Amino acid sequence: MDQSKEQRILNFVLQNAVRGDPQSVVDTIDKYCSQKEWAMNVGDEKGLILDKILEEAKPSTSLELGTYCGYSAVRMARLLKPSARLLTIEFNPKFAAIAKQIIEFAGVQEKVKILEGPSEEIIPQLKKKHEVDTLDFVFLDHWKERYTPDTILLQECGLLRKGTVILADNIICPGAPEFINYIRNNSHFVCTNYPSHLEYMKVKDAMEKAVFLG
Ligand SMILES: O=C(NC/C=C/[C@H]1O[C@@H](Sc2ccncc2)[C@H](O)[C@@H]1O)c1cc([N+](=O)[O-])cc(O)c1O
Ligand SMILES: [Mg+2]
Repeated sequence: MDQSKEQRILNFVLQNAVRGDPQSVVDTIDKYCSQKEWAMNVGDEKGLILDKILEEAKPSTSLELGTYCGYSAVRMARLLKPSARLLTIEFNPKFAAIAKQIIEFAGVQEKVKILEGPSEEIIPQLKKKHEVDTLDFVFLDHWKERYTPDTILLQECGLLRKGTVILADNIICPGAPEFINYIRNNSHFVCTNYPSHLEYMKVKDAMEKAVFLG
């Protein structure tokens, strides 16, 4: 059976990155995806925006929607304090299996927990089943049409608190126009736009930060 692109990315990491070194895993994936095969990781340019906003937030509990191969999970986990946790939700079992191996190779598995299934099912389980009180940071990078319903669901489940930072990828490409319209017109959020480029391409993209006001 032919290998998938995601398996080729995993193999390239296993053969070229340094075990236990999350920065080398991030750099190795960026090298593969910029030189060999494009893939929908947040990438190095938008990754630096993610780094900065995450470091400012100093989150204890973070949530990512859309693990994919685990690139942004490793990228975020490398910046978290030892006691901090990152929960990341992935719908596709094949991607979740790849991500698990990449997260373990990077040595950040103590900080990262992959939750397999659709976000709309898992978000309502976060408080009771996964012992979450409220979320300090949320990274939206899954299906773009789920950004708005899942933001509403997070609020309905009491998972947002005054100051929770939500960061959304792909505001321009592929785009999340419905989310932008929702969040910028919602008086419970203060929004900031961060122009950038699509991962590994010259195409324009942007990220949007939305801070919940309670
Ligand atoms: O489509 C994009 N991302 C969708 C990501 C989807 C990821 O999240 C789950 S879906 C899920 C996960 C959790 N809960 C419900 C569904 C998929 O299995 C995939 O791992 C995308 C596309 C481009 N592009 O240029 O085409 C660039 C990007 O940066 C992108 O993020
Ligand atoms: Mg993305």
